[in-house]
Amino acid sequence: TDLTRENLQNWEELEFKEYNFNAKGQPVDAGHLHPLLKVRKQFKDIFCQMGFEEMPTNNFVESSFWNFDALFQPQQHPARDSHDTFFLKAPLTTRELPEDYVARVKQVHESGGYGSRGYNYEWKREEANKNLLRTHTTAVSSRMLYALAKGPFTPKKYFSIDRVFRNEAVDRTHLAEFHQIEGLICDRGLTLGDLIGVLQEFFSRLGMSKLRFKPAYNPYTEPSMEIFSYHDKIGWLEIGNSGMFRPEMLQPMGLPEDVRVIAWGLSLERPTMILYETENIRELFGHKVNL
Ligand SMILES: COC[C@@H]1[C@H](c2ccc(C#Cc3ccccc3)cc2)[C@@H]2CN(C(=O)Nc3ccc(OC4CC4)cc3)C[C@@H](O)[C@@H](O)CN12
Repeated sequence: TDLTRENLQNWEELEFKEYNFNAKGQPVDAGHLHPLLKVRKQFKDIFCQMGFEEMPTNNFVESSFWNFDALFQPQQHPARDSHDTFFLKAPLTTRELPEDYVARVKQVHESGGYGSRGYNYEWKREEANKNLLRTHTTAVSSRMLYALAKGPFTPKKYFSIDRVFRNEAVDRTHLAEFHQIEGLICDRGLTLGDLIGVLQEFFSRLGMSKLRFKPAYNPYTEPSMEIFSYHDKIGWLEIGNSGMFRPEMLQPMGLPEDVRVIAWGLSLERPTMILYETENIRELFGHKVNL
């Protein structure tokens, strides 16, 4: 029946079909999880399946002490100047640090110990007190390892996935902040072979099985390795960095001298861009591209 005016006037006489209450609604094509969050969940699931516990990363503001000094990163290191690091104006300095531990960190920077020669410079407390936006989640790892050293030693597997901040030039694939993913295992007698094995297990769960390792340098790990994986479309791809935390970092914390820590890190943005074939990182995160 076509809906003409007179038909609409006597609609009571019209035939209507039975109302089907079981009919499904029209699918609504709205609301999607952000790709970064989908990939973050993938990494979190892999860590949890491998028995890792998540570290508390809910502090973007950190002291230079935990972000650098505790990691045996010298105060004159270029990464510690304001061209690479966001220092805070307020609150300018950290409130309190564990004084006995600070004294051992000062000692190991200035004159070594535990078999190390140290850096032979005058370590300054004011430098360590400066607040900053953490440049890596390794600052959280150092807090967790220090806490582990305080109690009776038990082996631990920790991970973190959260934002870090670098005062660097931004371009198509780099922003002033990114999400760092970090894993660490703390146990007696761990070796570089254990690190290689864990990396192979971890990355194979992401479909990257053909790994290669290249010697590298980090101020807080020795030995260190860059990690590469063969990607069938891109070829050899750098997928992260890794190493064994130095004794100059672990011993001042008070960890037993046979305890070793193997650790590795990567970003969340790079794998997401590759998995979602994103050209410009701004499609993912940060300022929207001017469409
Ligand atoms: C300044 O930013 C450095 C960042 C970021 C990075 C590098 C090192 C660490 C670290 C560490 C570390 C080392 C020792 C002990 C503890 C932590 C963390 C993040 C990525 C690390 N990288 C990176 O993520 N690459 C990557 C990772 C996974 C991936 O998967 C795809 C599905 C196929 C693809 C690519 C390597 C490069 O992208 C590099 O050019 C950029 N790196």
